[in-house]
Amino acid sequence: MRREQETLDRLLLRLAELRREAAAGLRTTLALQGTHLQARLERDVAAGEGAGRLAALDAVESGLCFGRIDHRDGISRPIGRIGIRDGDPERTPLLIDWRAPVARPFYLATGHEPMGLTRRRHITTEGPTVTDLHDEILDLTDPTRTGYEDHDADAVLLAALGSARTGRMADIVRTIQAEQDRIIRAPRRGVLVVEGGPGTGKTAVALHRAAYLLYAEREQLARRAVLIVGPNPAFLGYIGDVLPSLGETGVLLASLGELFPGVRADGTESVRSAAVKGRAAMADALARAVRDRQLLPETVPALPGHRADPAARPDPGDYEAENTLPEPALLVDHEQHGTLWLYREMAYAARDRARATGLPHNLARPHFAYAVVDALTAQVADRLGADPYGGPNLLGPDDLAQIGKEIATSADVHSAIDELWPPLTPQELVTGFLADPGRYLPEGDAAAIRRTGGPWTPADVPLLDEAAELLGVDDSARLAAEEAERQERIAYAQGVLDLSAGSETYEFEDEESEVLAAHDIVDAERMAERQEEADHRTAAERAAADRTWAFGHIVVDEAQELSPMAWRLLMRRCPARSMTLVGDPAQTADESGAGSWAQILRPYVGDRWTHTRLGVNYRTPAEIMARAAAVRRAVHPEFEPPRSVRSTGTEPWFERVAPDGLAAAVLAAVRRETPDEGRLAVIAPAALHPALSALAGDGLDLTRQVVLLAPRDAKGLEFDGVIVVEPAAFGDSDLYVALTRATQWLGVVHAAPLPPGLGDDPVREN
Ligand SMILES: Nc1ncnc2c1ncn2[C@@H]1O[C@H](COP(=O)(O)OP(=O)(O)OP(=O)(O)O)[C@@H](O)[C@H]1O
Repeated sequence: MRREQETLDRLLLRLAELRREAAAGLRTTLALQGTHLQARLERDVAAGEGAGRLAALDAVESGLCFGRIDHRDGISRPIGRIGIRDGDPERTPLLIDWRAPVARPFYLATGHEPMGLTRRRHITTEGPTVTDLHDEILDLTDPTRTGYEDHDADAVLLAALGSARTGRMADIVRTIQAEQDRIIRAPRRGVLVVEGGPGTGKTAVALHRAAYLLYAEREQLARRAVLIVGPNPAFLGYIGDVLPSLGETGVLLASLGELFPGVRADGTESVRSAAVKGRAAMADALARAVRDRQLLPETVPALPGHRADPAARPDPGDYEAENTLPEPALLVDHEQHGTLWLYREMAYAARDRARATGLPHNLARPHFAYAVVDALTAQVADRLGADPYGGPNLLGPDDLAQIGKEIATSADVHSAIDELWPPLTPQELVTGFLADPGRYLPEGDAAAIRRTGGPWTPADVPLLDEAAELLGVDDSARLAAEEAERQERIAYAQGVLDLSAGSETYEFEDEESEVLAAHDIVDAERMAERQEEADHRTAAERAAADRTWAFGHIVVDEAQELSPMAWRLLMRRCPARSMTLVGDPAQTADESGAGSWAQILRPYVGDRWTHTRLGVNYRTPAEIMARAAAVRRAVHPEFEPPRSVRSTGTEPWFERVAPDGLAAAVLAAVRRETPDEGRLAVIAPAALHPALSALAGDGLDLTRQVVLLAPRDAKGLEFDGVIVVEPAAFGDSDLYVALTRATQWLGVVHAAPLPPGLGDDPVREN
């Protein structure tokens, strides 16, 4: 114990030193008053890196060193949250990062396969103090004993599992199990599906895998960032501490509703509405909605005499005879050229030309516009330059170019084009679509999603993203502005270089001189580029603001919940298809899930994906799991639950009351059962929440000692104790989820009879 304490003291001192260095470095960097572009740039980059490093060093102090491995050759290695080296010239390693290859035996070595180890030690600390040791002997022939040998190899794991919950998920870096370690360290390429029942550590494994990949492939992933997708913001809050505690901050955590930059999708809607919006058929429906916005009004006049013979040009005289033409829906008043006629055939030809480009709507729009302008130019040319003797048009190319320009810059021509091929934002398209979905969907589905106004919902986000793909962004104006700005910067940089060249002393011109002037190494263009790079947000921050960002890796938790439309969005965010998908089909809320993994993945990766399973439930004690499994089996007789790693000896309790006494019984149970330490959740159908409002806080704060949840909101969370209220009102999978949230005890309060399976055993009387 004393030796471990000494090691920890040394490590904490070195950590403090590193922190001081990082903080001082950051201060110096920020104080740099560089006026020179290059100096400013370097300062910003260094400041960004320094701040990140400081945050990481701050976050890893608690439980910094949690293990030690002793090798057969006599070397001992302390294992910790990050790697730490001494300040000596050799930079001697003092602490080994848990993710380093040499740390791997800490997680995998067994007596059967000791991987060169004689001993594995778990070190328990509280703040800066070592409080306990557990040694496992891996080489029975090694006679040395320390007195901390533990016959129960799982003691440290069981202590972690039995500890009181805080409302925030903790990392499992001390006790990662072998089956979990293999998943955490699996290669990054390709799609890895991790399936497992409740409490098997899927979330924990997914987060540690993100930390591992960031360590093992820092170069690529720091630039491209890792995205972690969770089911809702409350869940993301619950898991939000895990990666920082592992020293990783450069990850974007987001729920589906947060993946369309500029849109806050916090509206709610019916389950059916979300399910309809999630169907793959919506992609096609939206594509049709876009084409509808390119529909030419029937009232656009047909070219006189044109229908019968499309090649025949009309008699220019007809243009004057306005009142002989059909309803003139698109007459354009042009200042110089008088009335221009946009005939239906012209508009159709323009549309065909634009569609033939295959470009998204907004990008094809300029092609439509060019075609219309060309046609109108020809019309004016016919009018102005027609040879009265029937010869070729009298106007020359310059005249035509001039007329074209006049037409192209006319506001009236623009509004005519806008009417026929309007520029559209995804928001406009989806708003229009939701207001009148009956044009694209069967009436039942249309009725479920029809909406005018109101906030965006998470299920709208994949629709917005799909719309953004179909529409494209015509950023030619922005790009032109950026290019102009770039040219300006080059001119500025050239000025700076000229000045610095002008201020050279003659020594610099000395042939012998080895000193290089600025302009020897950077030309104006390079310097301007560097100035342009002055966006020092982290990759994760930039990714959050960019819909088209391609992530280096995506982790999806509760992946079974995502709709086909949501998968389309996520796959677009990861063209490299480097993904970890974790989920449990048995916990799928029936309406919205996308079906089997094979069905989900086939369109994107064919059958090139890997499937793994986690089979041990670390959360739910055996007594509770038996009930949850019985409920599940009542509906799916073939169901196989995960094996609980522990049992508490405490059977779930049941309390049946009269319907009007339900709320009072729940409140009394809460008073009776609220633990001194740890968290209690009451999971009740939303209809009962008003009667239980005494338990509800402001918003969903999982760190409150008692939390009131609707069945849907319980997914992914855990509590020491759980009271399930009126389970007969829960859907199958919701009930299974609710019953598997407790780490210690489960109570059920009900007025209606219990659902099949749940009450099969004797009921405890309260
Ligand atoms: N190796 C481990 N060491 C310590 N605790 C662990 C380990 N593996 C899992 N746990 C704990 O088990 C609990 C369940 O883990 P997690 O939430 O990741 O499971 P899950 O499979 O995502 O569950 P669900 O599907 O029910 O949401 C957590 O408290 C987690 O910390």
